[in-house]
Amino acid sequence: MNELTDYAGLIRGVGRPASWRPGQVLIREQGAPDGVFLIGTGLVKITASAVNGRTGILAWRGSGELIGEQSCLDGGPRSATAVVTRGGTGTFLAAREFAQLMREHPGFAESVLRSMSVRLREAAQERVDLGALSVGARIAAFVARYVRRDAKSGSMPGGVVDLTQQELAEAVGASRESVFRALQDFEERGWLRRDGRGSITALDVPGLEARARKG
Ligand SMILES: Nc1ncnc2c1ncn2[C@@H]1O[C@@H]2COP(=O)(O)O[C@H]2[C@H]1O
Repeated sequence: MNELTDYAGLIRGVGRPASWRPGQVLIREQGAPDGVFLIGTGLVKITASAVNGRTGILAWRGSGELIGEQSCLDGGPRSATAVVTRGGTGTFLAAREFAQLMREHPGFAESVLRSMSVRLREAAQERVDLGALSVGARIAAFVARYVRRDAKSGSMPGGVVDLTQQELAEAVGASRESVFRALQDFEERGWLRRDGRGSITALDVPGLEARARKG
């Protein structure tokens, strides 16, 4: 559930049904803005290149979220790459159709703006966290946020974070080794469980949040 939920039917009525499989690139950084995707099910990783060519993870977007709206709104090149990490289905809306929906339905335009504002707020918080928090606190904050967001969208119940340690490391700007150590520590404290390659189950989100607040 999010700001756009009320408009999913409208988007589906105008756009084309689409499905995606893991590894599929939906949007390529610097590409031309041909349209937006409304994610029905599945999970998409958003990455962007640093000036030295290294790739960083910006976010994961899931059920009920729109991707590709930024360049469709400002007419610039794609700001990031969007690659499917969990397959699913959704709707593709051509840029022209997206613009028309925005013009004809002010409520839809407002909800697009609101979701972008929420994202801007989160990005600002993450930027401050990156400079102010220890690696352990950043990982705790990230895992707690990820689980709370999934619980809200209903896309991944049960506190599961299905990311590899490498992905976690890229998301919080830390080395894989420090992520490994922090997860081991958090597991000993009973805040989460490591389920094997690429999956964590958060057992105590308030505990992780308290760890994050310690800095
Ligand atoms: N920081 C971010 N957090 C979440 N999504 C993003 C972020 N940056 C870019 N995106 C999404 O990735 C898309 C890449 O193509 P666009 O620039 O058209 O639109 C972008 C947004 O939908």
